[in-house]
Amino acid sequence: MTAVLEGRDLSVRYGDLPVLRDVGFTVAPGEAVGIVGPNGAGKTTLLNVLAGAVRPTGGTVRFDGRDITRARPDQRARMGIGRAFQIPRPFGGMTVLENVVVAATHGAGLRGHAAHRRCADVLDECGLTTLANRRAESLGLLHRKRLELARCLATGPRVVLLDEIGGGLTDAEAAELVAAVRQVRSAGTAIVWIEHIVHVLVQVVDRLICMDTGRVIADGEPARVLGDAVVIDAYLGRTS
Ligand SMILES: Nc1ncnc2c1ncn2[C@@H]1O[C@H](COP(=O)(O)OP(=O)(O)OP(=O)(O)O)[C@@H](O)[C@H]1O
Repeated sequence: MTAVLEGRDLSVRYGDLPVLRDVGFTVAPGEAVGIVGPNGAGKTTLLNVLAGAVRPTGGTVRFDGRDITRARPDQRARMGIGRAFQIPRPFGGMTVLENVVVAATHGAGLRGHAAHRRCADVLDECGLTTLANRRAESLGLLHRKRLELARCLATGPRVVLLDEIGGGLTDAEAAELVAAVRQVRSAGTAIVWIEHIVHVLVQVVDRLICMDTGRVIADGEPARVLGDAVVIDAYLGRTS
């Protein structure tokens, strides 16, 4: 099966500092992949390269088998690569609905009935329908995270890139977020999720990748990766 999103031999250097070193990465259609690793391992840089925010110094990015290495982030969003950030950045003065409409129209190029239908579906999926007319700036953290996910989904992605969206949530809120991400997943959207809260991540993902110093050091079934001595030494040992 062709990967929906694939990175081959990806390298990024900042001056003399190699941040990604020949990273290979794939996510299959509908698959959920988690990425873990210590601070500075290169996880966000990898997501930036996949989303088009950082141009790699070497290697290629493919979407549906097509080389998109030189495509801009907005072009990738329209192709079907959505992204949600660790710190939600909604338009604070706009309502929840208006924020989602902006994503559906500007991000996905939808108009009229199609845009409204998409927004209604996404608000429902993210449990935000009853908050549609609330100003984004008045939302609490969990609802701002839900809105961040909704804005990402409003672009109609085939793969979503989630960067530490669980940070700062209570256990109960994280459980709600897991339910929302699971629902995204069950709709057939592939997920790439960076998360330090490993017990949250493993409730959703099929596969886990561990990075350290710009390299992939393990990639496979979550329980096997978490039991890998190299992963324990590089990452888990430091967090416990
Ligand atoms: N724009 C930049 N210029 C210079 N160095 C950078 C830049 N962006 C990231 N780095 C460096 O690249 C390395 C990898 O950073 P990155 O944010 O990708 O790691 P990470 O695994 O996501 O870490 P964290 O878990 O702390 O978010 C770090 O050493 C970081 O300081």
